[in-house]
Amino acid sequence: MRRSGLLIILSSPSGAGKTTLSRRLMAWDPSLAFSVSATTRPPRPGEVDGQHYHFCTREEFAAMVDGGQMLEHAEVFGNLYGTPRGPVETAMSAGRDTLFDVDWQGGQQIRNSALGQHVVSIFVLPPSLAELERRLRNRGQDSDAVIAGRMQKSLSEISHWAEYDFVLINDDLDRTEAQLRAILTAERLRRSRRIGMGDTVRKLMEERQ
Ligand SMILES: Nc1nc2c(ncn2[C@@H]2O[C@H](COP(=O)(O)OP(=O)(O)O)[C@@H](O)[C@H]2O)c(=O)[nH]1
Ligand SMILES: Nc1ncnc2c1ncn2[C@@H]1O[C@H](COP(=O)(O)OP(=O)(O)O)[C@@H](O)[C@H]1O
Repeated sequence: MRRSGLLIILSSPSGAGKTTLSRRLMAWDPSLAFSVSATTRPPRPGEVDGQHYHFCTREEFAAMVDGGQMLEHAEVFGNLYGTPRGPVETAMSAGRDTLFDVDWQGGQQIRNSALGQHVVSIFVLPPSLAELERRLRNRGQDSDAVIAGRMQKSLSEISHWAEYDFVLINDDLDRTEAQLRAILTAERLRRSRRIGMGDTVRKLMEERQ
């Protein structure tokens, strides 16, 4: 049955598990489109341009913003991040769901955009700040200074938790993934998103005539 595409927003303090959970969700449902953000942050080892991020210069980023090509954009940890509009609109018109890994500023802007009615927003908390720091260190991709900066920013990101539809505590990965799947399954079944349901019910009732 036809239904409108969802915009699934995942936010969390850095290191709580958004990237890991997004990858698991995409493996579970390959029909999900991942919104590849543009960023001026340098690539981490293993990150592929065009797959994890579109890595660009500040000038290239500004040109995309000026050209109206960004659905939202924000500065996070001193770097610019933004969501290219085109792929989101393509996925929406095909009835595909899109997954966004954006911070609270991105979440607010997408929620307040013309596409806001299609948003399902999920905030991921770490079980503790000590565990958050341990995860950032274990990831082994950021310097001590970068980790300290991210830990310092974690409280301001967490302070936006109540703006989200769902809040998960990512203690056990398997359990959090199962919770995400449950949210997606339920949200896809919402009556308001099932644009083909009117016709289906009409046909059902016509069987009696
Ligand atoms: N507003 C906005 N935030 C983004 C976007 N892409 C990534 N972010 C956020 O930027 C922050 C830093 O991301 P990143 O450098 O990949 O670090 P990580 O969160 O530790 O993996 C995270 O909070 C992301 O959710 C985007 O397109 N827009
Ligand atoms: N539930 C969890 N338990 C233990 N480690 C986790 C869990 N979730 C994520 N991690 C690990 O924590 C680190 C940070 O996760 P990541 O997905 O990169 O976070 P984010 O994208 O939010 O910055 C990674 O090394 C990841 O493997």
